Amino acid sequence: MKEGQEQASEMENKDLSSSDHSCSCNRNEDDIDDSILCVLGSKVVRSGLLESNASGKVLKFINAGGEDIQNDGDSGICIMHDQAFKGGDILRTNETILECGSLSSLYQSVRFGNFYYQFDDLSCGDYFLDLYFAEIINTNGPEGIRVFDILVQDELAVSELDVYSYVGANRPLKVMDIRVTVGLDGVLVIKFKGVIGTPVVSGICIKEAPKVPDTLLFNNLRTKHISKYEKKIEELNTRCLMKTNECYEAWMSLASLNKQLEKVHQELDKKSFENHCLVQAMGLQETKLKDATRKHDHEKNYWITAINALGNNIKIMKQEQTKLSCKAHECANLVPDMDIVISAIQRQVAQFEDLKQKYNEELLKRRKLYNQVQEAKGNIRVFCRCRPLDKHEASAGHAMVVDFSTSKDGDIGIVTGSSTKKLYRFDRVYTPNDGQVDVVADALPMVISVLDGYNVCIFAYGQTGTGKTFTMEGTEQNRGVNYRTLEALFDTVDERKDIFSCMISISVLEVYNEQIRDLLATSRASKKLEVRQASEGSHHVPGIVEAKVENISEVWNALQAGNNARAVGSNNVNDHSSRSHCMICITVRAKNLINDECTKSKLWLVDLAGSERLAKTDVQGDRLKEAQNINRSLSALGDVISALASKTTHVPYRNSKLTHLLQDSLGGDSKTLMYVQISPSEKDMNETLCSLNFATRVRGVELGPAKKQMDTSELQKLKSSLDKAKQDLRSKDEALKKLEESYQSLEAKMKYKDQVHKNQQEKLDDLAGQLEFKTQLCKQLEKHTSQLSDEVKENKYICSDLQKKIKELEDKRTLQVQPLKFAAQMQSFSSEKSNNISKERKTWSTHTSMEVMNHNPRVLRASNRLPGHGSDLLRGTESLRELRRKHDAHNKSGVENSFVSSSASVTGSACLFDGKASGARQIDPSKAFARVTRTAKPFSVVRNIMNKDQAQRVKERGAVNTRLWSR
Ligand SMILES: Nc1ncnc2c1ncn2[C@@H]1O[C@H](COP(=O)(O)OP(=O)(O)OP(=O)(O)O)[C@@H](O)[C@H]1O
Repeated sequence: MKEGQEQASEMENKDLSSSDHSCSCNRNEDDIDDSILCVLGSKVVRSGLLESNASGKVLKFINAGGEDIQNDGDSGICIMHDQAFKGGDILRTNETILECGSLSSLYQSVRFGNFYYQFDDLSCGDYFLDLYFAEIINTNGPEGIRVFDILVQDELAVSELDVYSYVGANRPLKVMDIRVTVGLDGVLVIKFKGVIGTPVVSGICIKEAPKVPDTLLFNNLRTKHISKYEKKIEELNTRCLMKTNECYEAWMSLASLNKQLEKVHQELDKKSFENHCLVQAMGLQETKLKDATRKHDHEKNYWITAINALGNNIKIMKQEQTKLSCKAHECANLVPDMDIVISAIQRQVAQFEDLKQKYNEELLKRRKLYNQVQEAKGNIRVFCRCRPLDKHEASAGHAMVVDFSTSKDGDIGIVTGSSTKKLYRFDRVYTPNDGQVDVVADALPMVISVLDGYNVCIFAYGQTGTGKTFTMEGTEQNRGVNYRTLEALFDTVDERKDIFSCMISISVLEVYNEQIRDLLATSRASKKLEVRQASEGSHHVPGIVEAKVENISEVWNALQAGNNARAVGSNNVNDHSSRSHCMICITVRAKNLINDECTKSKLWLVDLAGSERLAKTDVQGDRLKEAQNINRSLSALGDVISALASKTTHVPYRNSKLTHLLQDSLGGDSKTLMYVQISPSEKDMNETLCSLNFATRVRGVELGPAKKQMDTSELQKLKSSLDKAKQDLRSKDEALKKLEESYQSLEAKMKYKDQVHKNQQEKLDDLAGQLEFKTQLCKQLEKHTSQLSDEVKENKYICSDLQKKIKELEDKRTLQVQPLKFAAQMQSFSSEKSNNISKERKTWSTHTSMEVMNHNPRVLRASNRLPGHGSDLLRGTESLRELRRKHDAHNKSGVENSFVSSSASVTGSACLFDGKASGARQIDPSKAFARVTRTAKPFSVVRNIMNKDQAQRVKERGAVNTRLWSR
């Protein structure tokens, strides 16, 4: 027992000697924090290898990463080259290792990396292990860059050794007297395990450990350690009080910072909202700008199209104007020629007018002369024609009673007795030997008068069977007056076609029993035709067919058609005698192409019914009625002629249909030709005398000069056409006026269009200007947008900075809270300790203090730096102010996400202190709660993770300590 005490005191002395040596290195050994040591009795010494502490008890001394070192000193220590290692690398330095003692080369080489040493040839027993360190790699700090654990026989001997934090770079540090036990296998394993960075070691020394009774050793050590820890507790209590005060100040500062943070958050909120509004406004502006640009493009295209169209129109108009100008120039050039032509035409017109006048004069003269000739011949002329004796008469032996001896002079004698002869004078007497040509030849001049505009009436009068039809119609081989006169008429029309244009129409009708029948009517329905007087005084039969004929062939067809339709009866005098008046009316409409004189005249060709006496015929009933009507009409004809002869004012034209129809062609205004047909037979002598007497009476009528029948309808037409022309002129004047107005309107429109075009051009220019301005605006907006996005990025950056700052503050606060907790516990413990220190010392000192220290060994080290932390907080406040200044300077909003995350961080930090420091905290709980509910989840996860790590580490350390203390 005594021997053990001596050994313990010897060990203490040795420690003291080491301590003395440390003092020579200007370092106090007591200051060395041996909390890192997990093996009782081991210690940390700031000194190099001295021969004094490399005594003869050394079994193995390895120069880690180096060669053998031979020592010439008294100790005779032999340091071997590096061996028994597994893994790691060698690093050497030539720099001087300060205060390293006599064996500096030991520190100039190290093994570093992941390695361990294993010694297999040791005897079973206890040993002391000395480990030599020097930081030759990280010569400029900082602390904590290389922290590692040392495990001996897989048990933690040194925890989180940071060589630099103790001695700095290129200075020696040793951990000595680590008591180890080597088992029967003789193996000693020393493991180096990096916590931060890779471990290093310069030398390993294995020494024999003195055998001391365990009880004494432990008592001494316990006493020593208890007193040491009591001292430390007191010191820590003092420090704790200080730290509590500092924490309170820090807490107040933190509260102030929280307020500032709150404000910053509010500002961030505001800026975020403003930014959001700006982004929205920008989006709206962009949309509007796009719409405006699209609209402008559309309008631009529209106006470009309109302008192009207008340009084309202007080009076309210019071309037309050019053409018109050319034509105007041509016309202007032609004006002299035109003048010549016009003067020539005027001369010709004058000549033509002169000729026309002369022609008209000549024509008038000719007509006058012709009429004078006609009038000299008489306007009513009577030709007498006697047929030859027919077969029956000849066979019956009837004598001829007609004397033709002076027929050439127009005289004809009727032998009424053996010595008496009655003479008659006519314009012409045709003997039975005269043919149709002779008979027609004298009628032709009168017919030609029709073309001059005179009404002409040619009729054949006489007893039945005397040749009226033969004279008028003739036979197919021997055509009569009708055909030949019309043939001559068409010939004359053809001759005069250069002067006259004629339109000839023909109507064929008969008067039977005082009824007018249209022989050309296709319908056999009996339609009662009446004679009507037209407005111009002429008479006509409304509804009667007027067939237009252009040549003699058509005339013949019409005559044949009428002849076929004619009512034919028979009696005992002549089987083929007609009992109706056959009347052909030729209407001639002529126009003098020279003087535009128009005439409308009629030519009546009448084959009268027979004029035999009623007493001589044995007709009765209908035939009698026919005969009576025929005689009545012939009598009316006689009455008219008598009236005309006696020049009475009233001429009874209307007494019969025959005279009514012939009203225009009988009388002073017309020319009349009568063929009186007689029979040469003595049996017809009385009838012959009657006919001759009637003819003589007709011939005695003195008609006045024939009156030219002007075509009044034509005149009317002319009048109407004149009115129409006047109307046309008026309408044309109006149209011209309208044209002028439309021209003026067009001109005005053109001017207006020009003005519009000018306006459009100006508008287009304006729009182009606007477009340019908008483009500039767009560019500016884009620039502004990019600036805003830059600012947003900057705000993001600031927010992330803020987050970092908040996190740092949070970490610092966490670091501050832990010692506070510890101090509180320590305080309570101190009070209890004073009463019952002996009872609780063992358990409390072993578990609580070790737990706290093992829980976070660096906390204590960090606590040495706490005053500096206060300045860090101030610096944090300054940083926040700086950030605020930046925000104010930018006057821009941050990003909402950044705000949220930063808010979350701050909220998290607020939550961290919520439960423990509610008394010191001056944060609105509702806001804090809102933040917690908003962002508690991610933060709590982090915190949970941290707690887990810490718990695990505490658990591990607890296990180690338990093992250590149990051992
Ligand atoms: N100049 C003549 N030369 C030869 N034959 C004639 C001549 N005149 C009449 N005839 C003949 O006499 C006959 C009777 O003539 P037509 O029929 O012309 O007499 P009409 O007077 O017309 O009789 P109605 O009054 O009955 O019609 C016919 O056969 C006809 O050929």
